[in-house]
Amino acid sequence: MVIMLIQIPKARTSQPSGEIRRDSLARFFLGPLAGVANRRKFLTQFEVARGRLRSQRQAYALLIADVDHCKAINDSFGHQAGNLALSLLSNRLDSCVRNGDSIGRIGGEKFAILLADCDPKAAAERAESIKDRVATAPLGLGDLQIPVTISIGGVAIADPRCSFNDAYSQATRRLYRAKQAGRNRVQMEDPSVADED
Ligand SMILES: Nc1nc2c(ncn2[C@@H]2O[C@H](COP(=O)(O)OP(=O)(O)OP(=O)(O)O)[C@@H](O)[C@H]2O)c(=O)[nH]1
Repeated sequence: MVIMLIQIPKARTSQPSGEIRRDSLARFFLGPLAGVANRRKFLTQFEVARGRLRSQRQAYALLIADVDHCKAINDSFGHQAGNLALSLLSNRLDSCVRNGDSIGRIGGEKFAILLADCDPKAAAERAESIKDRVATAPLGLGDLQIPVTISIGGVAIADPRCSFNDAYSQATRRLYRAKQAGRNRVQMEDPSVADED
């Protein structure tokens, strides 16, 4: 993504100048996130991958990534800075995926990631790597450094009968287990019967 320099208006209130700068940047960034599909476009991309699985037997994976403690980020840095952090996070996610993969924003602080042409083992490794790369360094927002981690629930898809809704609900269930297990984690499987005892 190209970040353009923008003219920041002079302060007319007693608001600290750093805050004004962040507000202006937030207005600049708000709206759809660069390189990130909305829900409808992401669904279309999911159906394309599903078609490839049917015709070419290319397995793929759906990951649902959710920012950990997003409320605490907003509370500590302000909602506008939270918006900017989500923009920067989408850039970082974008840098973690390959050509042919897709990223969609499916909720305020929730992203869907489609890993194309990917078997279950590779999907789990790539999900771990995405989670680790997000946590590697804080997101830099001018003078602010915002540490962000994500939790991921994912499903490797090798059966074309698996619809988006099926995959989404399975991935979301796993996401909540990743949250319960402490966050900054990936969950790509359901617990075995033995684990539940
Ligand atoms: N700044 C900003 N915050 C958002 C946006 N969308 C959702 N949020 C915030 O994300 C938070 C989601 O809250 P919760 O679902 O309780 O979870 P959380 O604080 O992220 O904690 P977890 O349990 O780790 O998910 C709320 O405080 C929302 O205000 C957004 O577009 N911008």
